[in-house]
Amino acid sequence: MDVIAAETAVLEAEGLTKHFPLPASGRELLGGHARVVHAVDEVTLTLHRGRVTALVGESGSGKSTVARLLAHLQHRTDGSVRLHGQEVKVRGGRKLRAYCRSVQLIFQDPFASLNPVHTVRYTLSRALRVHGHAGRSRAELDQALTDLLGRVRLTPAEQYLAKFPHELSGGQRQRVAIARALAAQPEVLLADEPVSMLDVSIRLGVLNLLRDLKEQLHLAVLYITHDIASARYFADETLVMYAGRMVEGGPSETVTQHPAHPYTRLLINSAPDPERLGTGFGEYDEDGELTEEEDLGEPPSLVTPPTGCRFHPRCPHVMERCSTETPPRFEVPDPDGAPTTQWAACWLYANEEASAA
Ligand SMILES: Nc1ncnc2c1ncn2[C@@H]1O[C@H](COP(=O)(O)OP(=O)(O)OP(=O)(O)O)[C@@H](O)[C@H]1O
Repeated sequence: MDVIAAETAVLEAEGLTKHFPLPASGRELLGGHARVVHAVDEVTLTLHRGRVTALVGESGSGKSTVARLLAHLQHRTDGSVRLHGQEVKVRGGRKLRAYCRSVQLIFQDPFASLNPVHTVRYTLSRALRVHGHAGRSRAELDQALTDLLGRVRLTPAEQYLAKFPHELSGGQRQRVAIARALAAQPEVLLADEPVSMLDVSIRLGVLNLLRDLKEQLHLAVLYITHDIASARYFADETLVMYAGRMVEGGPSETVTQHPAHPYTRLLINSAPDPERLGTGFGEYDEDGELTEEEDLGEPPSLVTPPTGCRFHPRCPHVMERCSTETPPRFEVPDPDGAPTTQWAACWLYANEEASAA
């Protein structure tokens, strides 16, 4: 079947790693041991044209850092990033600028990401000019602005162009932020929790908009969320992160309905109502956080992460090797023997793969 692999790979990351140095104490300086936060370790992923890939995990699991590394807002410690097979260097001059046009990031908080002193017209005109899509006349610029606002369904455009961010609703602001990203005519959208700060009632509209854009413009979308239920609804493929490492991946339907990794199972059981995975979204409290039914427990320290599998101290299926050896990705066999693209970085599947081989 491999529908996912049949799609064109646009953006690929391999072994992506980010360690943030911590201020060293005197003794550490003398001993030459600087401590680091292992925010992201050896993350490998591929984004495909016309597909949404969800990156799911608890707060602090490293999702936003992955997005920032892919957007080149932060330098990676290790690993490589390729756009259409071409490696993108950290200091890449013209090539890096072209990459940054192709790979656009949408932030969680549209209010913070839009300059409050600028109108929608100014914000979008500037983005069009920066990326060379403003046309050669006022009429062409106006047409480009109308097209952009039409794409994000803010119509008629004249009703929005003169507005400042504070005069728009949260959903309208996020649509303007999306329009600004589209002004670059990108191939990849990195959407970091794009709806988690919006009212529950308007989240679906914004997700549907992103899905339509993916279909109309054949965008590759990375959808970062802590709500695995919305990943099932919105994403073609789902990847799960735990404590800086990727632990499971595959078609969203399979990962959410037949989770393989013990952590993914815990994540699903901790969602407010597992039945909701069938219908859409989890419940949120006043702070926009998912309310949890089953306690997820404390994530481990990322300064001294557990050896072997990082989930092993909390895993109900822990085996001896889990605390010493980091599990690679193992294919998760389909119960009916059908071809599958689901994988789990878990020693539970080591034997099954060996016996399948
Ligand atoms: N600039 C930084 N310096 C030091 N540590 C950092 C820095 N940025 C992030 N971290 C740490 O890296 C880890 C991963 O953070 P990240 O923001 O990527 O997680 P996340 O999964 O996106 O969480 P959230 O959903 O809360 O945004 C966290 O432990 C965080 O404290």
